[in-house]
Amino acid sequence: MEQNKASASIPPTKRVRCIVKLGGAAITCKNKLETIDEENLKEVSSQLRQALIPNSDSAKVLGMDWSKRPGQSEPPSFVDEFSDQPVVDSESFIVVHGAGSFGHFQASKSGVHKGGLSQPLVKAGFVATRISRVFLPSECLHSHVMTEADISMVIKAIDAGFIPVLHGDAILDTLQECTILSGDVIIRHLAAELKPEFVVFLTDVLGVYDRPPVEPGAILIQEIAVREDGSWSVVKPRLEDTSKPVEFSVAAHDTTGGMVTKITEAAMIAKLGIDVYITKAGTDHSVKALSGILKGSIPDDWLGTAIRYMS
Ligand SMILES: Nc1ncnc2c1ncn2[C@@H]1O[C@H](COP(=O)(O)OP(=O)(O)OP(=O)(O)O)[C@@H](O)[C@H]1O
Ligand SMILES: C=C(C)CCOP(=O)(O)O
Repeated sequence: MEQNKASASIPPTKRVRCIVKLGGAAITCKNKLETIDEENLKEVSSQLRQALIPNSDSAKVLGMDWSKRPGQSEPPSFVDEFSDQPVVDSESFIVVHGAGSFGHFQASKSGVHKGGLSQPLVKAGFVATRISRVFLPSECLHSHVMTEADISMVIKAIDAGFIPVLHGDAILDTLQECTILSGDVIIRHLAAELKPEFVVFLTDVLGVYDRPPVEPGAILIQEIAVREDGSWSVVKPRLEDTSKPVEFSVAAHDTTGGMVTKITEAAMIAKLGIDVYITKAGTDHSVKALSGILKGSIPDDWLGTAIRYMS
């Protein structure tokens, strides 16, 4: 499926430190149509702010967002409050958020991921997916839709000091007319072009398990090694039966492949020599992953999955 064509872009002058996926399973209630997990989203946003501006006073964050959202009555800062504000130099991050319960339901009911835009149901589902996805607000700065992997606007935004916030969507496709593009795939393309220091996938489970985590006895995989040919294997912990493949399950309404897609994309990123960490959003483990301290060595008490290239 040809979803993206690479475009020769001028790299940003600022090195991208981290590309982070805020998984839809973490920031929404993925099995409940169009429902945000407010508590998780708040915690994730606050951890992200801390990672972006490590020494900031999070109690005093000036903003000028005048849009009204239900349950949020905080008055916006006034223009003159900005006058004595120093210019804050934030770390350069790119945030990609998942759809969770916004978009996947509509896409799976109508089969947008299977293509065939000329069918009325698929066309209606294509529009419905896009509308639903719009209702999942981005808590950070600007939102851009990526077209044919033309990331020049993302690069401009980084150089201007913004944190680009992107997301997957229902998109037109050259092979099957339309499809659903996952945020996980977007991250792989961005990583290949921008070579961030590391990539973090935050989701609703601690990492990759040897079988679906709801199954009794599931073991958290701490480290996965990716080889030159792109294949991957578990290096830590040593599993009893090494010939048994890792098993995955995918929710019926998930149109982008769930954890299988994540690990596939993560392996491709790791093959470029970029470390990838998968862990649970809103935990101490996500704070550590976002801080970059795992790049040296991984502390014994860190719970998550590190995916790294092994030559
Ligand atoms: N072997 C496995 N290891 C870890 N998680 C698994 C495994 N098999 C299935 N899963 C499921 O994968 C889910 C996480 O993948 P999912 O794609 O839903 O995450 P996300 O990126 O947060 O969501 P979205 O795709 O909506 O952005 C978990 O809820 C978990 O139950
Ligand atoms: C379903 C839509 C709109 C695409 C989002 O895919 P995800 O990033 O895998 O959640």
